[in-house]
Amino acid sequence: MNVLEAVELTKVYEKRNGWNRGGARLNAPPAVSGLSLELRQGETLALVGESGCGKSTLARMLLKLEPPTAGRIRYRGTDITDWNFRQMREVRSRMQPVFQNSLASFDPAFTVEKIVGEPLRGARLERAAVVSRIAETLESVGLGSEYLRRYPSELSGGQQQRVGIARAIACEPEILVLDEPFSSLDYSLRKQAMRLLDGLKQRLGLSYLFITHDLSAVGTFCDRVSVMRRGEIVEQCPAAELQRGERHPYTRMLLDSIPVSHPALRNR
Ligand SMILES: Nc1ncnc2c1ncn2[C@@H]1O[C@H](COP(=O)(O)OP(=O)(O)OP(=O)(O)O)[C@@H](O)[C@H]1O
Repeated sequence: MNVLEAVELTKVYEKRNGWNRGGARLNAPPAVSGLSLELRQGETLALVGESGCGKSTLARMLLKLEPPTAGRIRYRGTDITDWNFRQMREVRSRMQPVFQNSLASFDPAFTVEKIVGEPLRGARLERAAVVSRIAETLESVGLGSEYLRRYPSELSGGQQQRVGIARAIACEPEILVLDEPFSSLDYSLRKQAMRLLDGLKQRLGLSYLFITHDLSAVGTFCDRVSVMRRGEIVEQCPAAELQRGERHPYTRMLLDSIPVSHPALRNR
């Protein structure tokens, strides 16, 4: 069962001040070009590719934060491409993003309690239910009640990422779009965060779209990999097979650029 689908999605950004001599609008090359992708129920799908290949643009379109130039988006088989804000209200709570730098997405004047409780504002829950949901959610990412009154600036980078994950799962979503969620974490915090997300996935039956340019994280954390280059998917394979067999030359180039000293490769 596909929970989320991109069907021939294209995004062309207009060039700023981009007019030719005849007065016609000039466009940049497509950031995403006729791309199709399926996220299956319960899987972690890695979307990998170099900086600028269009990964975040695709994620923003799937989350309906950015309109596509062409193509369709399907949620559980239903075409939501043209759904308006009101129609999207329910679906929005089912798909939550976790960004690479959670701190930048927090209001610095909000306590951890208010940040994690933000997505619950529209939910019809009693105040007491909201308070206990926030505490339980924080607990599930390994942060006790002593963090409720803290401000984001009073947390370490790893704790900020945990609060970002807690905020994303507070409204009990089905899909997390993880956009470089570990890039601000060192190797051991990264492993901890992966374990945490893996546990949440099993317990809550989540599906993850995991965006990264770091292939070293893919093997242990993901089920399938889609390799993206210049707005298109050039290869898809099971994550366990990524390091084996014939690969597309671009995938091979990405694999070869992982430093051999990387801890994930020490046992290769
Ligand atoms: N709002 C925007 N307006 C114009 N061009 C944009 C906009 N957002 C992204 N782009 C362009 O679209 C292309 C794809 O960018 P995108 O951020 O999706 O890539 P990415 O693969 O996520 O990169 P990174 O790994 O560095 O985050 C780039 O050429 C970028 O300059």
